[in-house]
Amino acid sequence: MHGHTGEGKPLQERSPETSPCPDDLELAIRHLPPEFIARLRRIVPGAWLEDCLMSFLASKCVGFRVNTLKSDQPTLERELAEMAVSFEKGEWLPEAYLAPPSMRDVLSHSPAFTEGRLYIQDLSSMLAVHVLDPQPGEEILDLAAAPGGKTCFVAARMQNRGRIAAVEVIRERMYRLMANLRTAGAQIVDVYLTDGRTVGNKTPNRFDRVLLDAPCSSEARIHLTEPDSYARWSLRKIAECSRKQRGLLVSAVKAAKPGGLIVYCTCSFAPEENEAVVDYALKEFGGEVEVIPVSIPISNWMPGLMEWEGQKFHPDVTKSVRILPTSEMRGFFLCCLIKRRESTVVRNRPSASRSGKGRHQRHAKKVGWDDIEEGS
Ligand SMILES: C[S@@+](CC[C@H](N)C(=O)[O-])C[C@H]1O[C@@H](n2cnc3c(N)ncnc32)[C@H](O)[C@@H]1O
Repeated sequence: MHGHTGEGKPLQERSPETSPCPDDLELAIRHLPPEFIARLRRIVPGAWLEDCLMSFLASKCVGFRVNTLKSDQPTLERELAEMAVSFEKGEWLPEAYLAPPSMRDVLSHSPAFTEGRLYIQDLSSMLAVHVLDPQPGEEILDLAAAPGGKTCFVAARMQNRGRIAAVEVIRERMYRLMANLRTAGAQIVDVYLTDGRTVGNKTPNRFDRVLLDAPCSSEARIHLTEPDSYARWSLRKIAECSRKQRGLLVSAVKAAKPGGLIVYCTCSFAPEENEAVVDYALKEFGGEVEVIPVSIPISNWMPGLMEWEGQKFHPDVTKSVRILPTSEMRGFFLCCLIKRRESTVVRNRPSASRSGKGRHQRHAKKVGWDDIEEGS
């Protein structure tokens, strides 16, 4: 894949097998917003900085997983062999595979992909569901769901037993989510077109687990061959995302039942979107919610930051995990919280017309949040 820099210079992707050379790093540094680079130098430990900068230039391996609702490992592996796809099995996740970057097109045009037996997904995203650890029979809330990669994985881990409420605020993205759920054979998902920030008050203390894969500035998706991925980067955008993420995390905590888990994650490096959001929730809810340590079966991670720009975070925030980007995984932030007590929620039920009450779809069965509150 080739792209162009702002200076009209063609950029060449580096293969992940090639170690970074000073010119590559210089290129990344020169073309990305200086403030972004300066912040990264303060966030990412020195030993990882080169790998991190290279991740903006190198072509990534293709992460994918077998969809166990439609296939199994031996069957998919036979299919891959027939397509002459070279791959490695994920060491720590039974469903996961990695293929060289050159296999991306073959995989994304394969019948295994279009028919839903194989889902292309970054290993970091799979890790979020692995940490959520959904169980068959449970009730799970996915508060920012489209296009549904994680929802589909959650349904597969639940063996299509139980229920998932998947929330998305943008209509077009909701349609994409629904199409992906159909292709994946995920049959236990109710889809809601609504603002996730309203869900906690509508269905408090209800869900066994809540996944909040928050909308973010997507810094870890920045790539020099795709100038659009960084053209709109700004501190203002980060601040906007942070505000929205706080509202969503408060809603997620309210919606979890006592003893329930909440996984908060983003693909941003910005502390304002990560540690500061978790810190806000911990302070907002007092002892009602705690961060629990997660065991991460990889070596490319560091604990959450203790402070940022003079703001000291709640000590629990360091139990969060920052996944550092490699040629195999995208950078990611993950935090697992447990809710200790019921949330006391002041219920104000705005009228349907004002609240933009969630549209809901599942096999044409119409159910609203009110029905859910009554336990349908
Ligand atoms: C990071 S993406 C989620 C990716 C998804 N979890 C997956 O694995 O495929 C965040 C999603 O949240 C949606 N979103 C943004 N604001 C929202 C809100 N207030 N309530 C619910 N969803 C929202 C975005 O439209 C976007 O689809």
